[in-house]
Amino acid sequence: MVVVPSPTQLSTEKLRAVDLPIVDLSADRAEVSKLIVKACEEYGFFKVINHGVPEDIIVKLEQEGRDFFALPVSEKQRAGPANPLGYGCKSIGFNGDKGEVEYLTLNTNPLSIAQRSKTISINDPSKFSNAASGYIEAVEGLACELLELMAEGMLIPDTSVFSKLIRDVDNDSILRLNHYPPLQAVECKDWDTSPTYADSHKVGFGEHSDPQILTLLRSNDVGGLQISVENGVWIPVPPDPTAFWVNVGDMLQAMTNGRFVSVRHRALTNVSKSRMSMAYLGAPPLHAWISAPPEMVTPNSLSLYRPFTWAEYKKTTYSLSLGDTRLHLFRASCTDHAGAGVA
Ligand SMILES: C=C1C[C@]23C[C@@]1(O)CC[C@H]2[C@@]12CC[C@H](O)[C@@](C)(C(=O)O1)[C@H]2[C@@H]3C(=O)O
Ligand SMILES: O=C(O)CCC(=O)C(=O)O
Ligand SMILES: [Fe+2]
Repeated sequence: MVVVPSPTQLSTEKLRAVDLPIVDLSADRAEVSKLIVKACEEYGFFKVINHGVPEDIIVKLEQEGRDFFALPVSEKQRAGPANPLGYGCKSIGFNGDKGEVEYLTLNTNPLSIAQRSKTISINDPSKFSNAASGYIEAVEGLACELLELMAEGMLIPDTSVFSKLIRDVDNDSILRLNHYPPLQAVECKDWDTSPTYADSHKVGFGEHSDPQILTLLRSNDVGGLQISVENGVWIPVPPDPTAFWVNVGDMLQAMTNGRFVSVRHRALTNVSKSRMSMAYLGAPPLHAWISAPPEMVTPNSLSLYRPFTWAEYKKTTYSLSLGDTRLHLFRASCTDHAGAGVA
C-alpha cells in the first residue's frame, strides 16, 4: 500500500517565528549600511522599506502578471516552454524538479523584453513591455543602491565593486513572475496515482538558493515564502506588498569570500488564495570573472573560492537540481572540476 502523507504534512516540519531584519532606506546611511551587512552575514536576507520604487510601477507589472496568468493555458504556452526563459508550468529547470507554480522568466535586456512581450501579450505587447521595462529599471537601481551600501558597510573603497556588475549593459539579470494557484484550483492529471502528490502539491517552489548576486522579491499580500537558516528549520516570511525582500545569491557569497550567506528559501502554496511574486535576480555579464575583492581576503581569511566566470557557474547550476548546493564545487581546494561536466 502506498502511504500518502496528509496534505498538511509540511506543517510538521520545524517552523520558527523570527523577527527578520528590516532596513528603512530613509534612515541614516551609515546606520543603514551597518544593518544591511549584519543582516547579510546573519541571514543573507532582509526586508527593505521606504525603498523609493514608485507604487504605480509595481502595480502596473503586477496587473500585467495577473492578466497573463489568467489567460487560457494554450495562450500562455505561446510564451513557452521555459528554456530557461519563457513560460513554464510545474516543471522547474531541466532536471525533473516539480512544483505547484507557473512562471514567466525573462532576461531583463530591453530588446529581449520587447521581443518576448510579443509572445506574452498578443493584443498589446508594448503595454507588457513598458510595464516590465519600467519595473526592471527601478529595481535594478534599488539593487545597485543596496550593493553600494553593502560595500560601504564593509569599508571597501570601490563602492561600485558589486553594483557595476549588474549595471553593465551586458548583465545577465532576470525578471521572473511566479504564480502559485490556490491548492484546490491546481490541475494535476496524476493526482490519484502520484505518490508524491501530497508533498508536491504544497510546495510551490522547492528549497534552493539563488545563483545570482542579489534577488529583490516582491509579492502580493499572500504568504508562502520561507527561509532556512539551519537545516530543517523554516522561518515563514510575512507578506508585505509594500516592501521588497532581499536575498543574497551565490555570487555575492563568493565575492564576499563567504562573509555573506546565500540564503536557502522556498515558497509554499496557499490553500485558498492565489499568490504572485515578482523576482528580480541581478546577475553579472556571462563573461564576468567572479572573485572576492582584495579587502575580503586577508591572511586570516584566505580565498575560499577559485576565480570563475558567471557563464561557468550558470552552466553548473543548470546541470544540477533545484535544491543542490553548488558553490562548494568552486572552492579553492575543490578538485572536482565544476562546470566541466558535473554529474
Ligand atoms: C532547477 C533549476 C531551476 C533554476 C536553475 C536550476 O538548475 C537551479 C536554480 C533555479 C533558479 C532559482 C532562481 C531563479 O528563479 C532561476 C531562474 C535561476 O536562475 O536559478 C531558477 C532556475 C530556473 O527556474 O530556470
Ligand atoms: O515566490 C517566491 O516567494 C520565491 C520565488 C523564488 O525563490 C525565485 O523565483 O527564485
Ligand atoms: Fe529563489
